[in-house]
Amino acid sequence: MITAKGLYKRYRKTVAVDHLSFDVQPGVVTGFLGPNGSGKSTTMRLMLGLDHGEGQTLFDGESFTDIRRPMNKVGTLLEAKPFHPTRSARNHLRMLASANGIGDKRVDEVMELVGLGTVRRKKPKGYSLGMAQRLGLAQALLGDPRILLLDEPTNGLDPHGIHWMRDMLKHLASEGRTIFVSSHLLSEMQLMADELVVIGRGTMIFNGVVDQFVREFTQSTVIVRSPSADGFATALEGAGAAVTKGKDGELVVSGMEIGAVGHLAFTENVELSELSTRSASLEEAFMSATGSSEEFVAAEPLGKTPAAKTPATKTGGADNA
Ligand SMILES: Nc1ncnc2c1ncn2[C@@H]1O[C@H](COP(=O)(O)OP(=O)(O)OP(=O)(O)O)[C@@H](O)[C@H]1O
Repeated sequence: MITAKGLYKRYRKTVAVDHLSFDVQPGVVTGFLGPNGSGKSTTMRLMLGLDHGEGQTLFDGESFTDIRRPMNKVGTLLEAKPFHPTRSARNHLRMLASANGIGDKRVDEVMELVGLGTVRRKKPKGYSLGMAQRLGLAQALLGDPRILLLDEPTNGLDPHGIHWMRDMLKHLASEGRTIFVSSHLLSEMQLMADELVVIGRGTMIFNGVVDQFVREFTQSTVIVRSPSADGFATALEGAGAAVTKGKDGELVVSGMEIGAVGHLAFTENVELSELSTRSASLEEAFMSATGSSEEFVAAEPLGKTPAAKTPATKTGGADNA
């Protein structure tokens, strides 16, 4: 388990991380999300004591700098490529392994595990970004740690690689490990993460389970198909719902629960061929939650009016003190 308390970092006038506190539970994948420049990398560096700042992070009760053999407890993958330019990938890992009391057998094991077994004698400088990410994960796994802290591990991976990384992290979490992972790929995060820490401008926006985040920051809609769609749309609006026409004439209903829509169809004697709920995506929730905390806001494309944005003030779950 990771417990972060009161993390704070200022660069001259910029407060990069503003008193962040959160817990990361074992046995699940916890995603770390935030717009560009919101402070994710700075938070991760603070957690590992790589940046000077305030606050405390405990990894299963110990701060990173107090752990005697950190690789055996906390595996890390940060954005920069930390590889020796001329050593082979295998020798790079062997060197790290021997400094941490880890045998060569484990080096070959992790290289196989991340799919680099056949290129282990190549130099990392000849690796693609995706291969370098795999090597970074191999390095993080070297000491078989119970905790993993990964900054953008899917960066540079192709769709197969992303799929592989997702399965790998879910598998590692299922073994009871604590996995804290940042990513820009929201659709990927929706498939991979069970819990989320979402920040904007260095402050906490949400800490809790993914479904709760999507529910809190978006509205799910009810989809209706009916041979009498037009008449039923009028009845729905009369009952206070907002109705738009979707593709193939479906009615997209918001502001009314699915049960109430079904009941109205029954009382109006309207035949329905579909009645279902459509949940919003993590991306929609992220846009709604972080809209007002984006640091870099581009102009809207010509002909588009800016969408209304929900103020990002809600938090759910863990303390935010
Ligand atoms: N070395 C630095 N000197 C000055 N300001 C910095 C430095 N590093 C980060 N910052 C600022 O701190 C804030 C947080 O940056 P950080 O890189 O932690 O965000 P991030 O969420 O990881 O961004 P991204 O998603 O774009 O990687 C930003 O405003 C950034 O400009």
